[in-house]
Amino acid sequence: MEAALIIKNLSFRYEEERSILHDLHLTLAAGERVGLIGPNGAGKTTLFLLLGAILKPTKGSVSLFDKAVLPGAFYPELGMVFQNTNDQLFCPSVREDIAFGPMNMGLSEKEVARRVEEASALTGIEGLLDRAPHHLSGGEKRMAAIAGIIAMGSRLLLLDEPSANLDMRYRRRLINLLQQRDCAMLLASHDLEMVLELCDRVLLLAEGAFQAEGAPREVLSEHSLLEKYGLEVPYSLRSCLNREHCPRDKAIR
Ligand SMILES: Nc1ncnc2c1ncn2[C@@H]1O[C@H](COP(=O)(O)OP(=O)(O)OP(=O)(O)O)[C@@H](O)[C@H]1O
Repeated sequence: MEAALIIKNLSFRYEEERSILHDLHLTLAAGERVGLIGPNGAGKTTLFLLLGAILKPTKGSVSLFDKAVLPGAFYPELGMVFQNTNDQLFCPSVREDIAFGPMNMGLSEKEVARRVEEASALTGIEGLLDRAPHHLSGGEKRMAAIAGIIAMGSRLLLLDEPSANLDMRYRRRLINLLQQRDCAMLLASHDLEMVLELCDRVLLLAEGAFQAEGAPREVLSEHSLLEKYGLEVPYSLRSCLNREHCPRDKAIR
């Protein structure tokens, strides 16, 4: 099966800082959806910046669809949604921001316009296309950033906290939208319910290494493991699998 992403022996430290990631190995199959969970400061965003060739590994290699990732290069197969959308939206209008990726792929004006229409309809932001990105709300900015990567048609999405700032309606739209796409994705999130709903596999990153890996229902049910790393079993798993830690049951007792 074709691999969307292969990470080998990947290590990283920021200059003069302690090591953040040590010797990571990971393969993502084409179309596979993997959740990346871990406490604050575990290195999830750092890992994404390495995969997006924004940072250079201290050691090891990354390849996307059998091509080595080199720092500074543009990989349209890779669509990244940054945790801080202000790092991503920089054009005078939302329309231009969504068009930026497809234009850099050398597509015709007509095709770029078609993709902008399609991506804005899928994300529900058709009414925002002529607005200035820096005047949007946090949730609107998030959906505009997601529309930008949808418009590129990337085969691998790196989503860093994509549901942050979204209200229930936009969050549901995002989950449905991602569920319908057949691209591979690595989804870093503290929204464990979303990880549970969307992902085929989950990885727990902490202390610079993957501490657990497996089916979302299994990893996310492990109360002691999650507690050790500052996480909680998601509510939807507590009531059926682990009644001892169910807040609803505690309230009744
Ligand atoms: N430019 C930098 N220079 C030095 N240290 C940094 C830099 N950027 C991040 N760090 C440190 O690297 C560690 C990993 O940060 P990172 O943002 O990758 O974590 P994260 O898992 O994404 O956290 P969160 O869940 O809070 O988003 C943290 O200790 C952070 O303080």
